[in-house]
Amino acid sequence: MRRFLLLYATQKGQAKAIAEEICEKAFAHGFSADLHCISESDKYDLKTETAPLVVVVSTTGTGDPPDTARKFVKAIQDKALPGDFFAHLHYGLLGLGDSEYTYFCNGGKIIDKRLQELGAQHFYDTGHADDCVGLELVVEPWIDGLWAALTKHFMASRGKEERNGALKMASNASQRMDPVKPELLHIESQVELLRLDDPGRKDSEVREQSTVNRNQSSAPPAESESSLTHSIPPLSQASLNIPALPPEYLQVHLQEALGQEESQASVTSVDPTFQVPISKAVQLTTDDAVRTTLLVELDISKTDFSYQPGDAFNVICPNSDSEVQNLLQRLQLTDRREHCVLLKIKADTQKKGAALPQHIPEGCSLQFILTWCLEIRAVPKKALLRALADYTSDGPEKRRLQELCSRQGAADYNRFVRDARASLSDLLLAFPSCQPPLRLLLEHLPKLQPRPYSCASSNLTHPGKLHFIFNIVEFLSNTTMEVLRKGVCTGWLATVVASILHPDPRVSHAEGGKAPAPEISISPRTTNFFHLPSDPSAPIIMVGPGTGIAPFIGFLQHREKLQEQHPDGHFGAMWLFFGCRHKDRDYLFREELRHFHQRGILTHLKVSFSRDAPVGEEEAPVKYVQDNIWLHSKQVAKLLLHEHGCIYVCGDAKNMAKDVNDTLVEIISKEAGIEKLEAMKTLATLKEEKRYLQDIWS
Ligand SMILES: Cc1cc2nc3c(=O)[nH]c(=O)nc-3n(C[C@H](O)[C@H](O)[C@H](O)COP(=O)(O)OP(=O)(O)OC[C@H]3O[C@@H](n4cnc5c(N)ncnc54)[C@H](O)[C@@H]3O)c2cc1C
Repeated sequence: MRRFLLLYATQKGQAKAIAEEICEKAFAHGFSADLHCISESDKYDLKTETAPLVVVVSTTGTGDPPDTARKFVKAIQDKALPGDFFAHLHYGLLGLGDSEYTYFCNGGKIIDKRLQELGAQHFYDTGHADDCVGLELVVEPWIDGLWAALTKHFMASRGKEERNGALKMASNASQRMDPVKPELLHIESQVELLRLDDPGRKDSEVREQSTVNRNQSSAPPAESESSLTHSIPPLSQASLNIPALPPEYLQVHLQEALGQEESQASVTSVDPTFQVPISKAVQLTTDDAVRTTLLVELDISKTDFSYQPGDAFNVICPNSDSEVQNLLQRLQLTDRREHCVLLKIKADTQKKGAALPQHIPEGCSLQFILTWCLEIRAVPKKALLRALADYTSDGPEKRRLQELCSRQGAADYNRFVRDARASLSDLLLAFPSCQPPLRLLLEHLPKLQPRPYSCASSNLTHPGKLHFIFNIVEFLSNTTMEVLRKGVCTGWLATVVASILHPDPRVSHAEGGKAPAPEISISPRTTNFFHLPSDPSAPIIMVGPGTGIAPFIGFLQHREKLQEQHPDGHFGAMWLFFGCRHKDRDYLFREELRHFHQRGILTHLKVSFSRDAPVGEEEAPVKYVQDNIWLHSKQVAKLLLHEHGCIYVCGDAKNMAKDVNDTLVEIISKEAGIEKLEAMKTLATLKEEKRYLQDIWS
């Protein structure tokens, strides 16, 4: 058997499960895998390893490799290692991550980069799997392609040995393996799949000629364009590689309601949760602004919740009630929505390591679970589509669901499901004959994630209070029909604070006083890092367009208080690069910023307006924050390179962070007179020293 070394670095078990799957499949493809956790360094030795290496690495925290990989990463990052330390090593790496986070797949990227620096060579292209859209989208084809890549590697090695041994001829030809591109492996792996396809063989994929003939009576009228529900040739005529049906593992029992109390606190969370009243809400933008930005003040005085400026915290939010009711109706469970959901692991399940979903608390009602625990808007992964197909009675509908989860239908899945951000409800609307059981939803829908928000106040100036600001997210969803949808959390928050923003005079009157303050649940985040420098004399630059200004309001309030407390203290300069669309519609915190500027707390205030036409001489001809930074290149470079200053970038646009980063590279290169590559290294060093901090969301 051809042996390879298989290492996994796992945090929550996903990388381990994938490595185990590779290990199991290896046998059927004529390989044997030595499987180890990357932390078990006594069981393998990369320095002397001659077999190919396959590594599966997940990502945790803010783009870190898992804890189990820490020792490994530290060892390979030893600067004393020579550049050819791993020159003998051929490897393939699969990184796991979530593109919702800034440092996507960074755990894998760190290891990949370092292995390359130490001379190791890819025998197979690196895969980056995205949990945000479904790991399996990359994991499955990556594993499929691995066998051909390994085969090619072993053949090349054997050829090399023969050439070296028998012929003993010096060859100028490159011995380097060409990394195999997964897409090029497609045909090879198909051939392999067919060759190995014997009736007794269990594989994650079955090649099946769909039993449905699209020309039969119930087929929809021919359309020339594909859509979520309709395919065109060649896909509509293709035989499909459909993933194996994910094994059932939950047994669900609905029990008559016991009348128990349920609260948001029942939502399982490792962090403590605090239910706090909303003491104030203000609309920061005018009614004609492109986006509505709201400020919310929470009263945390009666809790142990504490924060410092720059921290973010989680808001626990529910799904929209109407979407939950629609789903209940579709599941034909409206009359049992108050029933208590009891879950057990199916006795005869084929699922390895099956466990009860931790995000579904015990003994809660069905309605509660759909409202507070499951991300019902999540984009369905292929495994769910696969399972839905089996509960779809109409032939053409079933075939389309099979297509969307098949290898051949990958492009359609990306276009009509992933990129269109279709939800389960959208699919149920589009495929009316699909009638899934509740079990399927509980097995497949992910945890409803709390949404993080940055604190927009200082605990020094606002003791017992916490401010945050948010844009009400709105988008046109046209998966099934064109509807205006609001973000899960911001849409809900907007309704929660509506009674404060637009109080109904009749309510207050009738109750003879003020209406009770609405309450929300929040929890602290453990990964806060976006803090003011401990030395207040260090100058800082703050870059925050739109709601990205939130933490900087906290920074400025904090600094104002410190300056009051220490009038003779030495305080570094504070620069703010803020950006908005229109000066008169969405210039957030305009008065507050003017106040800080006038008092000399904010030493430099630079504002750009992306949608206003420049008027008058005094208007800077700039649209975006990075344009303004560029205009002040000299001061920015001086502050960062010679005055030991810090730069903070915060905001809701991935492009903004990249543009600001590119501008900083240009500035450092220009002002320090160095090559761009050197400038990038300088920026990387600033990051390492925690003097260049980014808090970016999208
Ligand atoms: C550390 C951190 C701090 C943050 N701080 C703040 C802050 O201070 N203020 C702030 O406003 N936000 C902040 N965010 C972002 C915030 O957490 C939320 O992501 C944001 O408010 C949107 O939440 P939501 O539930 O309303 O939107 P969701 O329902 O989660 O939607 C998320 C995004 O997907 C898009 N989308 C969803 N479905 C579709 C569809 N069918 N078609 C097209 N597009 C779709 C929406 O446009 C939206 O941008 C922060 C994020 C992080 C990670």
